[in-house]
Amino acid sequence: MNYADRLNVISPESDKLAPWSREAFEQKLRDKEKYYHINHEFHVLMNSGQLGKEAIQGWVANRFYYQTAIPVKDAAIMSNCWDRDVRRGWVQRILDHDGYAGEEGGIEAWLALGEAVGLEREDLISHRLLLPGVKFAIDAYINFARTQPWEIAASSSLTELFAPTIHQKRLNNWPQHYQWIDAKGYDYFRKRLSEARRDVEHGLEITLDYYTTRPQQEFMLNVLQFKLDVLWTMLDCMWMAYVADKPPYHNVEG
Ligand SMILES: O=C(O)c1cc(C(=O)O)c2c(n1)C(=O)C(=O)c1cc(C(=O)O)[nH]c1-2
Repeated sequence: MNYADRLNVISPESDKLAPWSREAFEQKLRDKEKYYHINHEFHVLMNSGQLGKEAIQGWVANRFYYQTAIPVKDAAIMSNCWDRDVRRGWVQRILDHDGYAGEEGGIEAWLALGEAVGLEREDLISHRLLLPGVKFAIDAYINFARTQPWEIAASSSLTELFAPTIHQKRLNNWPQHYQWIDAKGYDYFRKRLSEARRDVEHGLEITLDYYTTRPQQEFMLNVLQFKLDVLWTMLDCMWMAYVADKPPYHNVEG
């Protein structure tokens, strides 16, 4: 066994064990919440009003790469999927972010968040503030979606199980902590409350149908952990740059 491939690290006797019921399997997925990036120190500081303007701006600018990557990732999933009914549902995710006539979409809403925290649209679009480690983590997620069977890639979106809570907390806490942020910037978080719940319903249905044996179910827990690692690693990079004030090459002279 190649332990560098963490996806395949499952318990040795799992093929002799009965599969978890749908309910028990779903609960195992939900139990992963403790690893969600809501618990990362960067996020804890951000949500309790302890970050300065530069750190908030850094987070918004770095997360913009995630926002632009999500539709590319979803298009990669669809490019591997020959099931018309699934594509009809999944394509909505791309429209949510890219927008369509009459609905500007999530990327535009994130650009408005950028303006609300004092950044120019071009600061985000140029990715000039994007940290290399954040880019590496997000590119790993896109690459995962391109190379895995569509059901597995689809199931990796299920960190969204935990996303409505994180968006709601920002809506509750940021206006009081960061009064300098223009309230117009909060539309993105509001939009995601319902969109994430709908995504989760569809993603869960695919996941609970697809992973039916115990080894497959254990594999899926590793898939979810991979995605949690992507989100956590993004914040590790931002913590180094904006909290410890040690961005890449901070100690290199000239
Ligand atoms: O702000 C967040 O904490 C957060 C987390 C996640 C997530 O759990 O991946 C997503 C989002 N937001 C989000 O806005 C979003 O559109 C989204 C799509 C996906 C995905 O994996 O397909 N995750 C997330």
